[in-house]
Amino acid sequence: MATNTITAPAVLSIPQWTPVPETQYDLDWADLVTLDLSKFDTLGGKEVLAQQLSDAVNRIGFFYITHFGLTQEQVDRQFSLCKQVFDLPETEKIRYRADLENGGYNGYKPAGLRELKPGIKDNTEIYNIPKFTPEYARDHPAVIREHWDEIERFARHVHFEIVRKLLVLFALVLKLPEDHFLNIHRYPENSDCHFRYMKYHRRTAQQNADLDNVWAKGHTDFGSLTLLFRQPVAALQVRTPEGQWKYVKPYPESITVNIADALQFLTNGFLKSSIHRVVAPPPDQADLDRYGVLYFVRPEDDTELVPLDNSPVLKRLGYDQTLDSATVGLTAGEWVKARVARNVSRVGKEEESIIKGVKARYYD
Ligand SMILES: O=C(O)CCC(=O)C(=O)O
Ligand SMILES: [Fe+2]
Repeated sequence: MATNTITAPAVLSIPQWTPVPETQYDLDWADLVTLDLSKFDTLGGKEVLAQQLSDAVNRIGFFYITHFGLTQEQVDRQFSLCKQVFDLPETEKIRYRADLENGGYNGYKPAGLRELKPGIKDNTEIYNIPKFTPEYARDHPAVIREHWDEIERFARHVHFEIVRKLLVLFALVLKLPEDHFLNIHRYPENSDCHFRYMKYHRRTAQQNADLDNVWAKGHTDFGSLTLLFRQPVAALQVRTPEGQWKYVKPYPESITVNIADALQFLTNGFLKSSIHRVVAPPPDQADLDRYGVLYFVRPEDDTELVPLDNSPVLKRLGYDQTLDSATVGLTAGEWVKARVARNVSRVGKEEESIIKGVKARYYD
């Protein structure tokens, strides 16, 4: 009789990332709803979560989730890998450069492509890993290839266990069939969903002063949702409907989620694509590089970005009309690629025409 041997996946050794301490500064934190995703599979739990979500989303478009089925250790491993990737020599990283100029962004984005203010470049490195399907196969640095299975398991968990639940909750908020958004976010189909490692290099006090402390101008994200794994350097701010900037607190064992453009287009503005920015960290974190692990959710490429006409909620509230016909004929794939391409070497403009007359705004 054959013996079944269960072998634990090899955990290849890499230097461990230790989260930095949180700031001691009492910052002006945003008051955001927290969804406990462990309720999702309990009797009546989805409905409770959907109610919590509807209270949150048409105001600010940012919320937290907890109990999402990944341990802190698994999350920290991704931060360790993130650091390993950016510790590689520039000559190695640049071999995997993304085709940003043509709206492609999978692979490496070096720091310094964009001028934030005359003479001051951005300080952000990015490494984007697309869906783990044959269509998106590409070469990666050895440290990623050697940990491929672990990264894939992590990213697929995010998509199938976390994003799936969130997309069901959004359908419930709009009183649509539960699978409405799942049907336009199918994993095997082509879409620009991707997993991201990110590093903001620390800046000098002089550079921060020259930048008025703004590292990434206020913007909206391009797809459906963005998930940010908790990282302790306080720098992310969300803009309230009243136009104030509030810090997003990095709560332990939480993920910060924000709504992005595609969901705003699909709901004719009922779901708000949240405006957020990244600023210089407080003085007790000023000497730290800021690492990030994120997952960007985007609709399938051929999804037309027209307002839904079958949501009783949108109907009741008058959001079912094509009040703004600007996005008619625009697909999610076109929108994302156009925004990426326009973003590469953007200089500090307030408003920018992206594609087919649809504009994006940037905020100080
Ligand atoms: O680094 C962050 O906290 C936010 C990043 C962000 O807004 C983005 O990459 O679109
Ligand atoms: Fe963003």
